[in-house]
Amino acid sequence: MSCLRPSHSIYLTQIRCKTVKFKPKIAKTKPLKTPSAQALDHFDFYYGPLFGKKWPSIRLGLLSPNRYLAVMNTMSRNWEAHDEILSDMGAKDLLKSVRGKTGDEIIETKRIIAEGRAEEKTQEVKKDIANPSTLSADNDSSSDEEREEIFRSAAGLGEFRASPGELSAGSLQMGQGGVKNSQNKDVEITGFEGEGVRIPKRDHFLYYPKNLRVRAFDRAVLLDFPAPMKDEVGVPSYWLLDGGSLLPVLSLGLQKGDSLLDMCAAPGGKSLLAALSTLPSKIVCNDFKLARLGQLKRALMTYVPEDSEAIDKFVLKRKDASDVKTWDELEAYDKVLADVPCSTDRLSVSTDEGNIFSTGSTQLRLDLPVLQTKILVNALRSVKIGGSVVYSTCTLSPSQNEAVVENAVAVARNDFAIETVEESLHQLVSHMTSSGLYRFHNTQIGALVVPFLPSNFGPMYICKLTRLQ
Ligand SMILES: C[S@@+](CC[C@H](N)C(=O)[O-])C[C@H]1O[C@@H](n2cnc3c(N)ncnc32)[C@H](O)[C@@H]1O
Repeated sequence: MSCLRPSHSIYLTQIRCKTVKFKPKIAKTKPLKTPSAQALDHFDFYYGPLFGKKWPSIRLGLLSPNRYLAVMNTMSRNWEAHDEILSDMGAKDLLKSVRGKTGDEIIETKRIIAEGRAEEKTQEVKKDIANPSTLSADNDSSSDEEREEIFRSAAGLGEFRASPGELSAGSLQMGQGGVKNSQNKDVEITGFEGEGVRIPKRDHFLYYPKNLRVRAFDRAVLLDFPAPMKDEVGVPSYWLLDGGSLLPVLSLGLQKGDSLLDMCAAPGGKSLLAALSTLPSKIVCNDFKLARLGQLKRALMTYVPEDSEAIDKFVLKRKDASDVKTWDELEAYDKVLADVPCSTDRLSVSTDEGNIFSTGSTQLRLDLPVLQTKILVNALRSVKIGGSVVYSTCTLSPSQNEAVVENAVAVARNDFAIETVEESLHQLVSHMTSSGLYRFHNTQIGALVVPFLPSNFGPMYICKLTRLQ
């Protein structure tokens, strides 16, 4: 009996021996965390202090599936029938509800007031440009310390790769040593160019394209859109898009006959949205990666019928939008969209494959702000005087958002004599907030859509700059 049932004390001894003997060994070279877990740690560390009490809600949104809008493909033959089906399901026409019952007359009055104020500001800025010693820092009510905290916090500089070159004191100051060089030269981005830069901001009125039809379920409605339906020639009557992705295209403020350059266009969601507005007469889609250009071509072939007018508007290019030396699309477009590669925060916390937080991608990640700054500098060079650039990312990181805008504006000014003014996105932010579907976080420059559970869009950062000179 005693052989079959050893005493209690023997059991304990065996267990104790076992734990010591078979202590699991962990290879030192093996990363302890998956890239998505690393991304989440990184965000907790940097975004926690930045967003404060809002961070748990944003974090929860980021970790939950995002919500979509249905973009009606008005180039498909059956779109109206399918639009009705979505309407019957309770999905509302987002842009119509944002416009509300405001009549054309009232909209026109609002536009005149906003543009009058913008014109006053523009004259002020032009005076400052002509006489830099009087440079005003009026639109900035926050103290230097506050700005320092926001833009140069650990979430800013800590992510910025230091320049391998040396910095002179002069190169750190705006307007000094500002030799206006020729167009075809390289620039070295240090990450400090924007230090002390004040970007003037003016009122801005945006028309939402009347031909764009976007359907959305109300906040907290848990219904999903059915899979997109096709017409008899196989063209889908809508596609699904994260709600954040609509805003860069709305911010462009497209007008009839505009020429548009989409600098980082693949897989093509925003170019297609621009085409659906029917406003641009030309849409140049550029992407440097061949495989991504392939995706873009497939998207165009899928959603744009062969016999539609829109197909002739598209021009595809494969250029390195970050190469300042060879970039040759100069002063050629009315509108430019720079929807740059970024740390794609939502993707980074949800998937390990191709994750930019993997150990092998560390350098790529740290190099992002430099790449983004160069792309934005080239965007500002591509737009005509009087035309506008929209810069957008899908990250919450200030070092890839506001800091990039500040640095690019400074480089464009110092190296290419380009002067810019920021267009306030206040109207868009207030309209989208009132729809109940979008939540924004206050930023000094541009606008930032933050995820939140009841209507989980974004992240999406947008900033609109108009070239004055
Ligand atoms: C955020 S995605 C663009 C998404 C696209 N705008 C859309 O709405 O479907 C960024 C794109 O930038 C492209 N890209 C990365 N580096 C680039 C470069 N140096 N020049 C041009 N495109 C680049 C990538 O291939 C990728 O397709």
